[in-house]
Amino acid sequence: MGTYVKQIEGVMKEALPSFYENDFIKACERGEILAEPLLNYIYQDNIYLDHFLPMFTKVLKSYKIETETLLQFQGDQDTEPHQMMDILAKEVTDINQVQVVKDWLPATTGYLNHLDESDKKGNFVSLSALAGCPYVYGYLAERLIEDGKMKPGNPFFEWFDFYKGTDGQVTRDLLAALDKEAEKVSEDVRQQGLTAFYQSVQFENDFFAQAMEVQDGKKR
Ligand SMILES: Cc1ncc(C[n+]2csc(CCO)c2C)c(N)n1
Repeated sequence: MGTYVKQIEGVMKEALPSFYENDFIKACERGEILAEPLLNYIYQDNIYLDHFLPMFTKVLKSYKIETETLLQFQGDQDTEPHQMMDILAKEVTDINQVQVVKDWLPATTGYLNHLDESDKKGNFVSLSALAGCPYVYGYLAERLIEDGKMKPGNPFFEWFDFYKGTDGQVTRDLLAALDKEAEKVSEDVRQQGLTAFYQSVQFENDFFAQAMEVQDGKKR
């Protein structure tokens, strides 16, 4: 692992406590199934993935990273984990009673704007920003499970276990590409990449949190 990826890991390590304090993650840890936040999360995530996946594919292609896993993700759009949450939500509520917000919520808009802006700064900054998505989910799921905060028997265990396992090779390939490219770009661009990754990590946290904050279209 090179310097750049070590820095990326450092950014995520530092952000981990704020994920542990996130109300959405805390509810998952308690095994508390909150239908409305879950359904809001799924809705926003479909919006997010519609934009994320084509960008991710484009940048990975530019670095000649292509794997089976990625192609599968493009096809599925996280259908499996979304279905897991959908089933949980339906277990606790009559889904017709839940008002899902159909607007773009602030973290969705903010995150996607950030990815667009990063793309304008070139492939290295773009890949750094996009890396936040698989990296945060993989890292967070692994930490929650390893730290014993997410155990088998918890209704969300399968969801976190899915993300712990998926995408390993794509993430490894993209981290390797980032390390290699980091050697070729200027210090300034490297710094921009790291900042873009940092911002993606913050948006990932906000993205979970926003699902808890809406009720009937209003802030709680
Ligand atoms: C906001 C948000 N962030 C990350 C993911 C997780 N995720 C989305 S696509 C993908 C695979 C990329 O190869 C992964 C791990 C999500 N669903 N929603």
